Amino acid sequence: MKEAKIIAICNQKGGVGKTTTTVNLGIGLAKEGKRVLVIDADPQGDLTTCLGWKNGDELQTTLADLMNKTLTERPIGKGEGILHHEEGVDLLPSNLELSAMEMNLVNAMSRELTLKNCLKEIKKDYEYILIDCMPSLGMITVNALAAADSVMIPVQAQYLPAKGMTQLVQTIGKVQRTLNPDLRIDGIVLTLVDGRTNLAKQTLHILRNQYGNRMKIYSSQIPVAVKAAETSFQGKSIYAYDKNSSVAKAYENLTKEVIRNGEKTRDRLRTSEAR
Ligand SMILES: Nc1ncnc2c1ncn2[C@@H]1O[C@H](COP(=O)(O)OP(=O)(O)OP(=O)(O)O)[C@@H](O)[C@H]1O
Repeated sequence: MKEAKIIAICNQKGGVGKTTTTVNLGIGLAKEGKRVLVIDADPQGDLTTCLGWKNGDELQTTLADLMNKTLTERPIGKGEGILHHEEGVDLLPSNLELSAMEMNLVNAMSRELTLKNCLKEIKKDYEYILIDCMPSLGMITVNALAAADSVMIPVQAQYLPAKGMTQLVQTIGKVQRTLNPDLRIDGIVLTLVDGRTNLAKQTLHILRNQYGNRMKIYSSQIPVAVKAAETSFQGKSIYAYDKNSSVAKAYENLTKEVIRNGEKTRDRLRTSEAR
């Protein structure tokens, strides 16, 4: 069976919609019949909370436990630590223990490849794995980039966040050169787009000028809407909360673009292998 495509949803800037995108893209893919695992790679555990597990401290097993097992070369049981959400996605949750884990990694061998090794068996059970990264470019995020096939970068539709991407693009470049030469930047997703202003157009212009020749900018844009903010407390996706909202439509479109994008990449790979 084919292994999962692993997408790291990453931006070191906080509050740009990484978690919201992970939830709604993940559940969007599951609604399209895909087998999906979402991984909370943030010790704040926002993804875990957003999917309804509100008491992070009470979790029996988290991502940190599985990474610790990998570090100490202990086996991970099939399905160990994985939670099942009623809308069809699986979740590998996190809580503050992931911060301690990040400290443990500092002196470990193959420290940047711990998550990649941890997912070696797990990824056989899924078609897509989405990793919700924390707002920093520390060791856990580098682990996510080293494990991923591609990166999706949510960018808030404003001038400064778009400018702040330089450091992220440099880090991705370093990971490509040293740890994961196959890592692709699948694209930028504009989030928190306020249709009443010109900011989205201006931001798009900046992003196209700076990065347009190096990476895709998804045509689906995520509008800013109170409904999206409200879902964070509900433990469900925007589709279950308000399926007719503009945000639900936008995430549905993004999901379709991601699937199409994956198919195009596969076709390109097949063609180049056949040559
Ligand atoms: N489209 C949207 N419209 C309105 N509010 C949104 C939208 N998307 C996300 N939000 C809200 O903005 C806040 C930040 O979103 P989110 O947690 O997804 O960002 P993040 O990049 O994961 O943040 P962090 O870096 O802190 O992990 C949350 O309160 C969320 O509910």
